[in-house]
Amino acid sequence: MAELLTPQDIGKALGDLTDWTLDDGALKRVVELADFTQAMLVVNRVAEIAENDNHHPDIDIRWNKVTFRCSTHSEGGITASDVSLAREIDGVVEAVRQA
Ligand SMILES: C[C@H](O)[C@H](O)[C@H]1CNC2=NC(N)=NC(=O)C2=N1
Repeated sequence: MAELLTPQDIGKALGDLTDWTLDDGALKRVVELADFTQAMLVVNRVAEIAENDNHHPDIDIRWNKVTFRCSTHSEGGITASDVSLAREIDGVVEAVRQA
């Protein structure tokens, strides 16, 4: 069973997750891409990672803007899995933007 991170742990993680904020018990990032196609590319790559890890972000897609929220639903808050997922999402966004 995953353990919830303490507020101190979360603050520390946000130190290098510079595009993420703490939002109602989740890590949140809003990503603006070039267009809908690029947004869906990011979402589908993240979906593949989430399936592999069996840990899924909440995703809101509005044309070229994608909002990711990472929290552990079973625990009702943020765990180490959410910090890892946020880092993975950052990697996908960077890769797609550079492609
Ligand atoms: C049954 C399955 O293991 C669970 O529903 C998994 C799937 N993905 C999940 N993702 C997230 N973010 N939190 C969960 O608690 C969670 N649980």
